[in-house]
Amino acid sequence: MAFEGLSEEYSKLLNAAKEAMLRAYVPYSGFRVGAALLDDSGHIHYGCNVENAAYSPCNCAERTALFRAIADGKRPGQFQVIAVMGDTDEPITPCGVCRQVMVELCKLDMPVVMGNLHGKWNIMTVTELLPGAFTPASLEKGS
Ligand SMILES: O=c1ccn([C@H]2C[C@H](O)[C@@H](CO)O2)c(=O)[nH]1
Ligand SMILES: [Zn+2]
Repeated sequence: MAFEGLSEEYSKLLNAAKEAMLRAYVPYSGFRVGAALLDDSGHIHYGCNVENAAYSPCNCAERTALFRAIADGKRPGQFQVIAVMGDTDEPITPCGVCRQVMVELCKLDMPVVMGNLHGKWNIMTVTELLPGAFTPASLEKGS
């Protein structure tokens, strides 16, 4: 599908996130989300939300993609951009837990491309999504 005014690269990534939505395991919410994470080698790591009868173990699409990439050998900071797609009126927006995980695993100025099935999109950086975050550096003790 087309995303008016969005670069070809990011449009491709949002369409990859849309494909990943099809793989969502959502027996409880029925709310499908897909993510596509582009690494520094040009490889795309896919993610979808995976739910659970106990509810709290539900994993969002964004974290699925990020954790898969780490498990596949990528290290924090080795990502160019993540695209997220959901069936929302406005472009989907990542939950607070995923924002915290992005702060941990992505560069703070990494773009997050958010879209919906109507072709709407929005781009924000990781730090714009979670200003004032508690980061790995926050653990360094004062003297
Ligand atoms: O950005 C988001 C927002 C929600 N969800 C999932 C969590 C849950 O499975 C369902 C409803 O919140 O959507 C995501 O995967 N990503
Ligand atoms: Zn989330």
